[in-house]
Amino acid sequence: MAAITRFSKPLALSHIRRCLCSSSAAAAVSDESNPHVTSPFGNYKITRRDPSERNVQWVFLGSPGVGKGTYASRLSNLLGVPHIATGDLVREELASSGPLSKQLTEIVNQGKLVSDEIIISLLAERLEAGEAKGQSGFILDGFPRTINQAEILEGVTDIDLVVNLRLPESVLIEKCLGRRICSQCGKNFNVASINVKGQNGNPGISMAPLLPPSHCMSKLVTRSDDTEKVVKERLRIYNEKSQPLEDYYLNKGKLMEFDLPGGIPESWPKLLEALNLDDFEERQSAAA
Ligand SMILES: Nc1ncnc2c1ncn2[C@@H]1O[C@H](COP(=O)(O)OP(=O)(O)O)[C@@H](O)[C@H]1O
Repeated sequence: MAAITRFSKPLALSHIRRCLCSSSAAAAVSDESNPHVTSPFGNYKITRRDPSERNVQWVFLGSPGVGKGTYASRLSNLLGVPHIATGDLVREELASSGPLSKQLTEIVNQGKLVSDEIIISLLAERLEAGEAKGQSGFILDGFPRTINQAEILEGVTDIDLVVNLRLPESVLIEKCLGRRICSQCGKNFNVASINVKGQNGNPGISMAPLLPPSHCMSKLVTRSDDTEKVVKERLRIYNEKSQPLEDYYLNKGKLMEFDLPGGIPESWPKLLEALNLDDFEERQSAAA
């Protein structure tokens, strides 16, 4: 087990059980005293608990390609909470050829955002399934992506911390274009070798490729929305719709900005330090 210096208590979770989302943030506020106010999460009640009595509820923000999935997934292993990436939920829905799949394919392949109704219903379904398996707490990656989504989330549960990962835009494009997924095991890799020189007082950045083991090599696929045109559109939409979330959470005193200093070997220990966490297992294996 990894030793965690900051969160020593085993914690329980506030639940989000089912949802029928209203697209209006105004409707996000659940008002138990007024039965006429509709919650975006439908008829389900959310239990708000003191953070000391439940597991962590964190959000990861950051542009496409910044590495939210990588670091959120590592932290979820360390903290024992599920890593819930709404992009993965969307891709699972696409692959399922369910009723939404055709509509979603078009939206995703244009780099556009899926509607709040659909994304919140996918998220609520995932949280409900996790709850049935006894999961508690979460690290959200890719949600919220708009102020409306953030207000809806705020209306139903408490977020403890929002980590905003940052990289220069030129690196983000290269990283998205280098992304590969093993079609068999589902693991993510990156074939891009990044070497950006420091400019205008900003430090240079180097990232070694994250290459797959030989048995995954022939099974690598590229996400259909990782083409240069779609990546640029996703970055444009991120800057327009998601960047305002930084101020939103800053004003709530929940934002932690983190400029990635390089690839995983440089960034992971620094991120743990910033979060006041200790990856005991990793230190042990490094020392062995
Ligand atoms: N919270 C969300 N709101 C709307 N659409 C979303 C959301 N999360 C994911 N999506 C859809 O899924 C796609 C892939 O998401 P993701 O894997 O998070 O990509 P990215 O690499 O751009 O961060 C997005 O381009 C968008 O169409």
